[in-house]
Amino acid sequence: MPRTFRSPQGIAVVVGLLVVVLATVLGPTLSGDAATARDIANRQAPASLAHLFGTDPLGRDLLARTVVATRLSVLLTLGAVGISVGGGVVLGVIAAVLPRFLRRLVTAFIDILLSFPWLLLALFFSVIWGATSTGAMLAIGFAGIPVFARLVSTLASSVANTDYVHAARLLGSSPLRTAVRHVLPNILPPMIVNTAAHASVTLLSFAALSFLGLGVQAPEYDWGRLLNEGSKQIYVEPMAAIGPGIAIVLTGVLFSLLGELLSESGPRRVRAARPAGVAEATGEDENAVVDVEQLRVSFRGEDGALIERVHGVDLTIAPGEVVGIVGESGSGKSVTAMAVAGLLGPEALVESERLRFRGIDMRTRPSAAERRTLGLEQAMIFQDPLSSLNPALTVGRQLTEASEVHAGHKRGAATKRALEAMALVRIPEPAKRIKQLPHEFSGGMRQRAMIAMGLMGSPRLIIADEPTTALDVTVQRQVLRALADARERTGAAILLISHDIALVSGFCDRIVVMRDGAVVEQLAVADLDRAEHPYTRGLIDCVPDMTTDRARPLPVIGVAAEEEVPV
Ligand SMILES: Nc1ncnc2c1ncn2[C@@H]1O[C@H](COP(=O)(O)OP(=O)(O)OP(=O)(O)O)[C@@H](O)[C@H]1O
Repeated sequence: MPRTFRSPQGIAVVVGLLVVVLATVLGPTLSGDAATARDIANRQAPASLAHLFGTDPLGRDLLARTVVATRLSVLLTLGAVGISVGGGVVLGVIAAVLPRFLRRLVTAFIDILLSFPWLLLALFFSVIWGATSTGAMLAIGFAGIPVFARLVSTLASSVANTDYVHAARLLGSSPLRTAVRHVLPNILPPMIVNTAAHASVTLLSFAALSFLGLGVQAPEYDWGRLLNEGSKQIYVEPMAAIGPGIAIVLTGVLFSLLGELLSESGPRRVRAARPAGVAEATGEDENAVVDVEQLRVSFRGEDGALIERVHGVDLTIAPGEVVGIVGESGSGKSVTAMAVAGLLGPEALVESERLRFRGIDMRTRPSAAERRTLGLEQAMIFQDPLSSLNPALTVGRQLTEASEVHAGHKRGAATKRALEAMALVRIPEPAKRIKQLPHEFSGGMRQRAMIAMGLMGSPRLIIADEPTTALDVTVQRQVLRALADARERTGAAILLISHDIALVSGFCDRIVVMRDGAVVEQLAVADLDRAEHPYTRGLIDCVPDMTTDRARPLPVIGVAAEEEVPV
């Protein structure tokens, strides 16, 4: 149980909610008879030990009726909140993923709806759906949709500017997919908090509608109707109105306090493995661009169980160093790099003893200043540049956007910088190319445009995940040349991910060999001939050279390695 729920306030809320749940589930069974039994001789009796809230004009016990009314009041509240939240999420997500023009239209529509007082909207809808309990639920539910739509679209816009959503977009994720997988899980905590608080307002609105005679109709009754009936005898028997009033106020306060407690116990996306109180490990390299110790990454499988995919990886990258991660498909190369860049979404559980980029602790949620630093100092180049670039924006616009958003450059200065960056990565005729759309670029040129995009900040680390896999050999060389130029110009370190040990050994200073989510060997490229691990040797043996016997089959890496040394 979260710490906040163990405080006196938390315990009071939990106990109060338990009482409400019990009254909702068991109320009609336990108090149903007392709530309907008429006792004309005792009509409109004042509060007494036998009838704590008194009796109504038919002599029915008002406490029992208040208990029985809990079910309808709570269920209607939950139904209306469900409609408000469901409708709000759909409308808010639509508003967030639509193209700019349509998004403005939908947002303006939400704004217009919001400008009407909420209760007025509820009254309007209740006229449409009629004065019944279902009509009231629909009316109050629909009237709450604009509130949640605005909340979702505002929260979504704030999350949409985070690096991992940018990265998801760069990875080619569709807006809807990005919204569902990356945006919604991250806005869930504030949504839950607001839902709880909204439940309180909804409950009061039901009471108001029923009190006005527009909500629940006889013979059904909720707290609002009991309040309405009680108010008629308030001068004779005040408890007839105060009793249901207490139920409404206490439950409303409980929902509000629940929202407050949930907001204080908000979950963190990434958690550190270090137990509380254990001192920081020594061996930390303060100058390192990347400093990772015992990185473990897990994902939930289909059955909901956590499956660890990266098992305790150590990785340090010095300033300006070029490190290659090699390994077969699924060995955890990309997941490791994404964790280093802090780009894994909430579906990943990232644990580590240390996970730092230039001294920034990536295990905790970065501050606004740290996010800006990360945006400027990290560059990501993915395998498929066509899906990493926005097809609807000119290459120039995408380059300048990075500079304007993160570095705060003016449009003119950003364009000048973009032209320089394009020239540096050897894109011919930058002045013409800057106005073109990505599909007008060749594959290699797109990849170089991605590198140029990284140069728009002040990169200290360029992560290139299989940047040349989709390209032919000549173009591969151009892209690697552009990466090398970028490093020379900026002094940035490079983390190159590839399954091709030949490519990595020709480009990097150091090689990290991964297999099945673990590092099996790390060595300088110069020492590659002295690789000890059979898996590394298997990878090297797979690279044919001029003397390779073409009649001999290539080694089967997995089998060879497993036979010799288990990992
Ligand atoms: N979002 C995710 N949810 C669940 N499992 C994932 C997710 N991302 C990666 N994995 C799993 O983690 C493991 C490592 O994946 P990773 O992408 O790092 O491999 P890789 O070595 O980069 O391979 P490739 O070269 O094919 O990209 C794989 O088994 C993959 O299925």
